[in-house]
Amino acid sequence: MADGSLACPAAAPPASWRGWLGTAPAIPAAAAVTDLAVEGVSVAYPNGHVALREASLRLGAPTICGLLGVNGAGKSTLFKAIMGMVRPAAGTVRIGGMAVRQAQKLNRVAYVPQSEEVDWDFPVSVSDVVMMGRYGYMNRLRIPRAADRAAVEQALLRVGMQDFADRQIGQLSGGQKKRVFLARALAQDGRLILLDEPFGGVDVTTQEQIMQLLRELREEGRIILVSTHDLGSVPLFCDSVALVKGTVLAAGPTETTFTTANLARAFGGSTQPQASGGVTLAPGPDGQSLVLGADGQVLGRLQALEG
Ligand SMILES: Nc1ncnc2c1ncn2[C@@H]1O[C@H](COP(=O)(O)OP(=O)(O)OP(=O)(O)O)[C@@H](O)[C@H]1O
Repeated sequence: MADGSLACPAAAPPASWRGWLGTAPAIPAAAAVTDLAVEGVSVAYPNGHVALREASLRLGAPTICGLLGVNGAGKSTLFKAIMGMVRPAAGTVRIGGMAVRQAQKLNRVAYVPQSEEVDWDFPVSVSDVVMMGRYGYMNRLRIPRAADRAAVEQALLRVGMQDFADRQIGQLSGGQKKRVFLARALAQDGRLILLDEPFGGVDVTTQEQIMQLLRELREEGRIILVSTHDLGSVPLFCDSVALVKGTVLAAGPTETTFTTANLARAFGGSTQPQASGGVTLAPGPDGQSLVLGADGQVLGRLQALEG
């Protein structure tokens, strides 16, 4: 990382500007994020729909936790509560012991949104998007410094998107778009990273690369919370899982929590084969359980897991 000196030294602003410009927030050592504590969080949307009721989840760094549940279970709502994008009607979220707003102010929480949430026609380049991850380190004029440019460059390199830096974000494939938002989270250097369906629409190679990147981020001491519908990949990279269905039904280590019984509770399936909507768990060969999607396609195999 560069030394943080100004790449283009500018004259000091007039005294009257100084208060308005502000300074980039310094990150005190105490702002290290070693845990996430969601306690009894309930969220109701303005139309009255209660998307989460008394949801609790505790994670300690370093970890990768998979957030699992059917469409509409409340996974994105939980992310929004952790991000401070919705105000819980009840309960608390503490990030490294801090309130959400304080953790945000210190740039400790990074978010990789679902592709559907992004306006891809917005006239910004790939490097502009990744630079947004640095905004919290800049003053209000948002003039990038050498350290910011270096962080963007490194992040793009890390996700293999360095050759696309000047491309408009709408002119990328689905997998490339995911990489760009991962790079934004890397540039931000968030200690808690929330990823909403990072594997949606990406090929197998990209999925493996993303999983490897998440493992590396865990090794750097971060907390990674990732929602996914790809149940088959969960045992490959998640240390723990949280099963969501209007609340957090169960959370804990993958070996003890990612079970057929818990999946059946969360997905409305059954440990017996059945032709209903949602996920079905069916006995497979060699004592495996097969996780079947609504069309009967095999989404994954749960090997050596007890119900
Ligand atoms: N802005 C909103 N206003 C009203 N209801 C909403 C709003 N956003 C989400 N909901 C509802 O809240 C519930 C939870 O939605 P949420 O997006 O959190 O689910 P999810 O688990 O992330 O689903 P998916 O897997 O489809 O992304 C759903 O019933 C949804 O219709």
